Amino acid sequence: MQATEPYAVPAPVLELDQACVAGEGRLILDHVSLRIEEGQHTAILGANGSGKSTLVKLVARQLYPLARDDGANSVRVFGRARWHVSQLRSLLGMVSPATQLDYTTDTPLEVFDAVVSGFFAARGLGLDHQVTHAMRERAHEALELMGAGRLIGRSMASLSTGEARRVLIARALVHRPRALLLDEPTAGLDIATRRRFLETLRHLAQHGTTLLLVTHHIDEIIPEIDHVVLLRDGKVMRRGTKADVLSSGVMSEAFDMPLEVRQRGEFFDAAPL
Ligand SMILES: Nc1ncnc2c1ncn2[C@@H]1O[C@H](COP(=O)(O)OP(=O)(O)OP(=O)(O)O)[C@@H](O)[C@H]1O
Repeated sequence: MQATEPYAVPAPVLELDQACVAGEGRLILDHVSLRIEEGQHTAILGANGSGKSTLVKLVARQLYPLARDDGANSVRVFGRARWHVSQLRSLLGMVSPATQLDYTTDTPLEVFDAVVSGFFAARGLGLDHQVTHAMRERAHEALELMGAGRLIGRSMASLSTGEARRVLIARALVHRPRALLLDEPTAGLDIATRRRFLETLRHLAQHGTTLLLVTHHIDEIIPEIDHVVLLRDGKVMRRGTKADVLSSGVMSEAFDMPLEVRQRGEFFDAAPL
């Protein structure tokens, strides 16, 4: 099947089957298996060094799993083991601190060009990029959705962390991807911007975008997310519903500290005991 053809059977957004990643002579991801269906909004949670960013890089094709003895593929995204990055981005939008760094240090890149160049998986527009009217409309739509329309005309390098984050999420959204992988998306956002951003994520989740949210903040798990994958030392320590995973006992073990997990309305938070 060609990547551009529609899928007859909905494949899971992500399937890992005994995936291993090695670094400096040890396993950073150690036989990780998980399956995330379309519409199954998921939080990937874990302490510093538990393997979250490595998992994101694996999904993004920024690094590759160790070959399995039986020759089987250990990573599939939308049912496929092989992807051209630009094709993958049209289905799975991604925002991570690494992308942010690329764009904010790469001058001069104007905000609208940064967003519309998402169609070409390029960092900006080149002479060979044919930008259509429909693409421009989609870029405007995505910027408005993220409350970042007023930033058009500014250079990426001049934006604050929160502003740049909004623009980069708009860029990831231009394709109207079926899923969005967000690695620590609220890092560096102030309290009000963070709250508005989480509301935007709720809106996206309610309107058909499957969210994969990588975080170490329990209080960022929006009500729409009910599937939690908990990593510890490169392994899946636990996965299940929020009720299963977000308990004081499980969280204390994952973060190596006695924690009390409390539910506040539809959100959870954790505090040291
Ligand atoms: N290229 C590498 N070579 C060797 N070890 C690595 C490499 N990349 C990451 N690690 C190690 O793998 C472990 C997992 O790292 P990773 O960045 O995935 O954790 P994380 O859960 O994202 O942490 P944080 O919350 O601090 O961002 C850490 O112990 C890290 O030091």
